[in-house]
Amino acid sequence: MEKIIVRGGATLRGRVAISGAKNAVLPVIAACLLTEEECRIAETPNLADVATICEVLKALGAGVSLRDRELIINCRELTSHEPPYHCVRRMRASFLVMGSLLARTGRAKIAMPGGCAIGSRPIDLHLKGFAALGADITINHGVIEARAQKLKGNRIYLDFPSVGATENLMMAAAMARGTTVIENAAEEPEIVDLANFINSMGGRITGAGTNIIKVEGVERLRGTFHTVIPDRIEAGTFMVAAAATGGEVLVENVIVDHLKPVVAKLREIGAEIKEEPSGVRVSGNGELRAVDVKTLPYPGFPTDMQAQIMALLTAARGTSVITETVFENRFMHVNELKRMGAQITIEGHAAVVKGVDQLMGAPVKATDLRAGAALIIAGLMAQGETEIGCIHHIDRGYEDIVGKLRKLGADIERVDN
Ligand SMILES: CC(=O)N[C@H]1[C@@H](OP(=O)(O)OP(=O)(O)OC[C@H]2O[C@@H](n3ccc(=O)[nH]c3=O)[C@H](O)[C@@H]2O)O[C@H](CO)[C@@H](O)[C@@H]1O
Ligand SMILES: C=C(OP(=O)(O)O)C(=O)O
Repeated sequence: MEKIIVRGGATLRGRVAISGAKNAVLPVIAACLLTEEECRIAETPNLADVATICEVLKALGAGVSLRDRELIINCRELTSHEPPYHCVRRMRASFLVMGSLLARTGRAKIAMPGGCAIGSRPIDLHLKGFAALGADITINHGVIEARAQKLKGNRIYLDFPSVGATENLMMAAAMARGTTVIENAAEEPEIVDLANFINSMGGRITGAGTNIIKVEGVERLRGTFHTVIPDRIEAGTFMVAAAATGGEVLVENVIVDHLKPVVAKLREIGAEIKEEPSGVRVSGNGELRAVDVKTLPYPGFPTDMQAQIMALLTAARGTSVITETVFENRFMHVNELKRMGAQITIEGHAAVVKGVDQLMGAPVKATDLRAGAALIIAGLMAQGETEIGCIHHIDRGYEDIVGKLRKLGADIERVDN
């Protein structure tokens, strides 16, 4: 079993380059199913989740190869409309192929993605949307089957601005007959990246990045070349790590606009943040102030940064209240942080964090991806050694986090025992 060992106390200094965004590249890869022509995707991050979605595409008949971070995908002939269950179980984002498969082949059969450590995560909004586009949906023995001769554009109102549902419906509508309007759509930068990708294939999507997205269906889409946007969550994680150690780090390859709520909170906590031509410089002077944080859909504070900011606030002066409004149960990291001496109580959807003088290293477990990142940050701040297990969660979404932190001066290693 591999583990990450962090010995706390080092101050992070230097520069770190952020990789392409996991949550942008996954839907973009799924959208390659929309065309018979070759698509090339630059700045593909080396992540377990990327390997999983590529495995899904290969199982459907696609040719997939990787050369110097450029992914080359060819979906000329599709031989299946059923992504393998072991992939869907491993990664919920496998469900993102439903919209493009339905659009391209008129048929998709996918096992229901279950709940996970951050909550039940239903897919009702995806399914209601597909039905509104004319798909016939049946669910048997936990397997969803969708069929449609030809999808037909419609007006769809999402009860919640779901990122995945917005993406799946954009892909389904891209080749539907007529116009689809998605209201109360998610506004995340990854939605904009997907719209840009589909438009570069010849799609006609407007309004991405606002809460009303209009998709005019086209007859066919062609191959394209696309560069994935930088990962705002990886960037935010390194910014928090810099502040947590009282260090100074230049985070390169970022779009600072995508990080506004994180920058605002870090400044409130006491970090100094400067935009520079090549990135964003974060300096911490070691003094951290308690703040309240509430997660919200974009442009609000991202739920994917909630665990990391909590780790930082465990050592702030005063009491912080962190409210999670996006997922029903995303506080699994609280018990692990408590093992390290953090003082946190959960009250409904809020975690009340009373800052302590010093965290202590301890054996802990990454319960999910961002929980794992939070434990690394806590380990950097703690006195002594922190041993983090279940690091396969971290590999899903952070490219070489150990190597990147080591270059910044962290005392961290990956061990296999
Ligand atoms: C691969 C990817 O991009 N993952 C991101 C995506 O996940 P994902 O696309 O799964 O997140 P959603 O935006 O869909 O989920 C937000 C909320 O809506 C609920 N919901 C969603 C769909 C649905 O049909 N019914 C329903 O009730 C969910 O349970 C959750 O409470 O956005 C989340 C919210 O920013 C991020 O945390 C994830 O990192
Ligand atoms: C929750 C996340 O990802 P996923 O939706 O793939 O589980 C995440 O990136 O923090």
